[in-house]
This record gives sequence, C-alpha cells and structure tokens, in this order.
Amino acid sequence: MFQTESVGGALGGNVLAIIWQLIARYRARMWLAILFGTLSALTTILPAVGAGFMVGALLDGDRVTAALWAGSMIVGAALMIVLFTISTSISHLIAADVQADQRQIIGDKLKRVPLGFFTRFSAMDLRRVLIDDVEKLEDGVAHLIPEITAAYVGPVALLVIMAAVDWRMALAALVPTVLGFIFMMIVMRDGVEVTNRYHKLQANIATTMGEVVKVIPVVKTYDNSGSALIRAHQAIADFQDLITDWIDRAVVPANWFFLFATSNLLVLTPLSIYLLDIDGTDLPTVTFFHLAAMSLALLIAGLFGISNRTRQQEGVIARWQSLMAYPEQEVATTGDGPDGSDIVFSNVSFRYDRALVLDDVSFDVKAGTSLALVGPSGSGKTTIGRLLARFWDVGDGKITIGGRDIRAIPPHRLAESLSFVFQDIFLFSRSVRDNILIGRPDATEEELLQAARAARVDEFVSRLPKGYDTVVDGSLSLSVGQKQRISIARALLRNAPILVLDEATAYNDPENERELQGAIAALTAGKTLIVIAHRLSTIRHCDNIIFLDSGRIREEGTHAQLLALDGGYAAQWRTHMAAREFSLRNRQAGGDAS
Ligand SMILES: Nc1ncnc2c1ncn2[C@@H]1O[C@H](COP(=O)(O)OP(=O)(O)OP(=O)(O)O)[C@@H](O)[C@H]1O
Repeated sequence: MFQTESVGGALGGNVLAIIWQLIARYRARMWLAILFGTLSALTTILPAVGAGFMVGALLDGDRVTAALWAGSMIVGAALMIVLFTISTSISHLIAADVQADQRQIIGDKLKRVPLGFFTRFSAMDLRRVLIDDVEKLEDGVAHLIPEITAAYVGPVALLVIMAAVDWRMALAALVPTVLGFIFMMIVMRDGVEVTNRYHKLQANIATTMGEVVKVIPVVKTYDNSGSALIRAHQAIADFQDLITDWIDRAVVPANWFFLFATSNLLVLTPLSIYLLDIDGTDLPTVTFFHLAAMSLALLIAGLFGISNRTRQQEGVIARWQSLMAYPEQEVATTGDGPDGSDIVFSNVSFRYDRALVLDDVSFDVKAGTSLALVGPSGSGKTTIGRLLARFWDVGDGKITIGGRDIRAIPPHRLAESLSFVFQDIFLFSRSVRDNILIGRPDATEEELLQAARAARVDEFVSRLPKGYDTVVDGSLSLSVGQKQRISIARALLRNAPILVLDEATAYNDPENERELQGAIAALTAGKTLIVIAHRLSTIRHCDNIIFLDSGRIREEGTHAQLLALDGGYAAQWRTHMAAREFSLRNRQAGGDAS
C-alpha cells in the first residue's frame, strides 16, 4: 500500500502549500474565488451593523428608517450567500480541472514506472489513489483554499470594526473564543494523533474488506470463515476500540471548543449592561456587539473545521506524493531494436528490497536455442524472466538481446522481440477475439484463427454463444486451462523471436496437455526460448538447463550432463520421477477399479 504516515507526518501544515502548487495553472481564477469568498465573509458584519442602526432608529421613533435597516440586514445576508455561491462555483470548476489534471499526472506516472510496480501494488491501492483520493481532493481545492483566506480575514476584519467601535466589548467578545482555542490546542494535541489513527484504521478496514470479498470463494471452499476472516474482525475490533478513545480525545474536546467559542455572550452581556449604566454606551451599540459577537464565534469555529479537513487532505497528498516518488524507469525513446535474438545475462545481481534475489548470474542463450530455468521455489526463476522484459532493471551487471543492452532498446522495439506466457493470465472484459488480438492487433482473420486453432482455443470457442465475439466477463466462466490457451494463442499470434514460458502448461488437464505441448512446440520452433518450469519432463529436451538455488547458478548443462553430475538437478529429477510414477500408479488403480 502507498505510504500515508511518514510522508503525511512530514507534511504537517504544508498540505495547503502543496495543493496551492497543484492549482498553479488556475491561480488567477482561484484568486477570484478567494476574493468573492473573502467579500462573503466580510458581509457577515452587515446584519450586525443593520441591527444596531435599526434599534437606533426605533429608539428615535423613526419606524421607516428602522424598516429600511431591517431590510438591509436581509440584503446583507442574501449578499453573503450570493458572494459565497460565486466563490464556490468558481472553485468547483477549478477543482474539476485539477482532478482531471491529477488523473492525467497519475496516469503519466504509471506509464513511467517499471512494469514491476504493478506486481507490488494491488488494483485496490491504485484505485484508491486514482479514484478515491482524486475525489477527496475536491474538498481541498474547491473549499479549503478559497475558504481559508475568508476564514482568517473575516474574523480579523470583524474584530477591527468591533474594536474601532468599542475596544472593551470587542475584547469581551474575543476572550472566551481565544480561551476556547487555547483549550482546544492543549487538549487536541492528543486528538491529532488519535484522529490520524482513526483515518488510518478506517482505511485499513476498507483494504481488509476488499480482501475479504476476494477470498470469499477460498473461505467457502474450506469452510474456514473463523480463521480466514480474523484480519477483518481484527480491523473492525481495532476500529471499535479506537472509536471510544477518539470520541474522548478528539470529538468531546472539539465540542468543548464550540462551547467556549460561542459562549462569549456570557462575558459580553454583563459587560454591556454595566457599560450601559456607567458611561453612556447606547443600546444600538450593544445590539451590534451581540450580533457581531455571535458572527465572530461562528467564523472562528469555521477555522476549527478547516484545520480538521486540512488533516484529512494530508492522507490524500501523502499517498499521491508516495506514488510520485516511486522510482521511474529510464527508457530510450530512439534507437535500434535488438540485432538478433541472442540473450546474454552478464553478472546480473538484483534485489527487490534488501535481500539479494539474483547473485552474479551469467548465462547466454544463443538465437534459436532453448534454456530451461529450474530450481526450488523462490530461487529466482520468474525474476530472471521479468528482468528480461524490464519489469525492473538489474542492480548490477547487464542483460543484452542481440548484443544490445535492453536498457538502450526503445520499449516498443523490446516488446516486439519478446512474447510471454505468464503464470497469471489477464483477460480483458472484451471479446475472445480482442483478447487474442492483443498479441498483434493488425493480424488478419486467417492468422487469428490459425493461432487459435494451434492453441486449441477454437474447440471451446465454437461452443460459446457468440463464438469469438463472446465477451470475456463475469458471466462467462472459462476454466484456467481455457484462459491459458487464449494466452498461448496471443503469444502465437505475436510470433516474436524470443519466447518466455512461465509454467505455461501447469494448469492444463492431462488430456489437453499433450495437444497443448504440440502447440507450444509449433510456437517455439525456431525461437529463442526460455522456459521457467517445475515439471521437469517438459524441459528435458532443452538445449541447456540452469539449476538455480537462492539466486545463484549452481549447475548448468544438458539434461544428461546434469543427471551425470548427480547434484541438485538430479535430486529434483528423481523426486519428479517418483511423483510421476506415484500419480501414474494411482491413475491405473483408478482405471482398474472402474
Ligand atoms: N515483487 C516482489 N517483491 C519482493 N520480493 C519478490 C517479488 N517477487 C518475488 N520476490 C522474491 O524474490 C525471490 C525469488 O522469487 P521468484 O518468483 O523469482 O522465484 P521462483 O524461483 O520463480 O519461485 P516459484 O517457483 O515459486 O515461482 C523470492 O524470495 C520471492 O519472495
């Protein structure tokens, strides 16, 4: 998952500055939104002023003027709403533009990160940054930025006017609110931490629930909901535990603050009555101060809401920054493709995180020959295949294809030379035809059908309701073997000079396997081939076999040479043969019984 904490912690109050940078292209319009927002905040003084003059007119017995002032109060309130609406309309339009920009920026970033990035971050992580967070950014751009200036300017302007009229009553309106602020800052020191945890645990629940939905079939198969859902239960329990803490340390203090902020009348009213008596302060002024004090409290309370929402934006910005900081892969934009299909790994070392996964690996595969990579699980076989496709770049050493360092080959030229059949098959929610054509979009119908026949796709496609035009979606349940055959058809169609097969036939049923092996033989004929295999029977005829263990090449040679060596490969071969014999005997026993 993308980081939210460390970057978020470092962000602190910078989050608004970062949002300000994000809207760089729209600053002129944003200034306009800020201007209208600030004018709207300033108009909050109008009802108080109007009320003061209205009372003055009433005391003079001038009812017409009083009515006019009453009308001005309504106009003032309406003006406030109109100005605010203009401000927020402008800022929402900017927010929509910024959101579109952000999606573009993230999309561009995703084009520049190495392919391996997508094996490390789940679709859910990406969805969160690309969709949910971009949605949330709307509050930052459309509300926080224009409102923050108004939230500061409004109370200050109000206070200046109040102080100009009577500094004593201005102070009385201000003091409880300031006390509320100080109180809030002391109590909310803990509240910030607990609110951050609240947001984190909330995100954790979302992630775990997403996982739960994914594992439901497994859970049901094993009838093991107790243990499989433990993480989800734990996430919910953690959240429930925190809620009480959060209410005690963040919600209650926040309400105390509102109480303090709006309780300035408790000080102002006795003071104003006292002043009425002793020094000729008049009733209109007292009326003005009472309404102005309430406006002041509300404006300052608004500041509190802003600081809370700013904190929510921190997570959004932190995840975005974490994505943007992900190392990019340098790609050549010009240059030739590989000159031939010889593959050479020279002293290649590689680590995903800390541990070395490939350690000084060197080998070559001559054009048109085959290499099999074998070894225990986790020995680095798949990593070698992925490095060849530049899922990641090597740490040390280099990989060349046709004598050219793959880092110097433009990606489309590299892609033209390689075909992959991976363990994980991804099919798009499009027709079977489109899914095969991904291998070569400009292939003719005849070429497509030829590839489909060779990969034995046509057999099951003819039984589908719309044949090759049937859409591969949730309603169409293809077996793993069928999906695998589609992916082989793709590779056949691509007809690239180098082919990497990662356990390509591991999931196919025995009846299909022989035919599929035939198709693969057609696919691999004349190609430079790297097979990543567990079932050694499929690779015994390879020109060269490398036995890997813990990221190092331990043995290399033909099947016969490695057997003669009697090392790790021979041991794995013996295990394989024993397992095969066992399964054959079982099948025979099953056959006899029936
Ligand atoms: N995306 C990744 N991030 C971090 N570590 C990884 C990643 N992919 C693989 N590894 C680690 O690298 C090591 C080599 O993995 P690799 O998949 O290359 O082995 P393998 O020989 O193909 O294994 P298997 O036969 O089980 O597929 C393992 O320790 C694995 O946990």
